Amino acid sequence: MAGKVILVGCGNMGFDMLKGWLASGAVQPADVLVIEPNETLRNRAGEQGVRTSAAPDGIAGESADLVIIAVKPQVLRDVLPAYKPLAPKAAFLSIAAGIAISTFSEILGSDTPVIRCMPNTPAAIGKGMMGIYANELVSADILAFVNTLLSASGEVVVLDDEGQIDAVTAVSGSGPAYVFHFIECLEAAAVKAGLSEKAARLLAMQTVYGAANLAKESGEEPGRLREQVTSPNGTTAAALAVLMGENRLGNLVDEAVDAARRRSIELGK
Ligand SMILES: NC(=O)C1=CN([C@@H]2O[C@H](COP(=O)(O)OP(=O)(O)OC[C@H]3O[C@@H](n4cnc5c(N)ncnc54)[C@H](O)[C@@H]3O)[C@@H](O)[C@H]2O)C=CC1
Ligand SMILES: O=C(O)[C@@H]1CCC=N1
Repeated sequence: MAGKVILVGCGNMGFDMLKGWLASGAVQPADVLVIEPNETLRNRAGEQGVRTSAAPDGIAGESADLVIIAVKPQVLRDVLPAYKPLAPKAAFLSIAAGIAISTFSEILGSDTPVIRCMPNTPAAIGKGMMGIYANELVSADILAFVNTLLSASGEVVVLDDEGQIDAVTAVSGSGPAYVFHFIECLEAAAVKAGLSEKAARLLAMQTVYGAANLAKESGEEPGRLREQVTSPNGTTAAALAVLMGENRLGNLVDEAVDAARRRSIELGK
């Protein structure tokens, strides 16, 4: 099915996803209404050819198949009641970190089809990672439509337990920030090692880009790819002794993911 969509909140993530849907033709601009109070961001969305509004005035008169909630978790409970007139006819898809389906059911009614989705910012270039979980009220048609929309932004994994969303948030939702920080660190180390800032940036970025692509496209185990770089007693072995000694990086990543997962759970309370 091709459906009508209302996107509530068109900031970083909402806009990144909107661009993907429109570019892929998964939805036509005329079938999208964006509600965004920030004038600059609303105009940016409008330039994509979609209808826009600063507030949900007259929302009850809209016919929507899917209402996508892309506001910050902290404001979601205040924003959502205005959309109750659209439920349960429309399904609701939320990308808000930590906000449980039960919160949607409480505000919109227990008969509302709700899908939680955790995307990430590489969705802006069609290389996102989306984890989704749907309650039992979501029809197969809507699920197929959601899958088409989200696939325009990257890969989609369907979860069988809502609690897994907190783990997805901690791994792939927040994950791009970990990788960007690694690029920053590699770049800083490259400058310290004597390279120009320009060269350092390119080396760090292209290394992460190339390694991620090789890992995805070769089908090899990441550990096997690591071994292929590591000559016995060579330079990589010297570096890995620092990173892997006492599972240093492993422990750090584990601690970071656990902190994000716990924060995701906390946000939902
Ligand atoms: N940025 C990221 O990497 C990711 C963010 N998320 C989730 O996406 C959601 C949005 O995050 P960002 O895009 O980063 O935040 P953002 O602040 O860039 O976007 C939120 C937008 O909501 C708008 N807004 C505020 N009140 C509104 C209202 N009453 N009606 C309609 N729009 C309203 C704001 O003007 C803003 O443009 C959050 O819930 C976050 O947890 C999920 C995955 C990744
Ligand atoms: O930092 C956050 O809370 C959001 C959710 C995942 C990425 N950004």
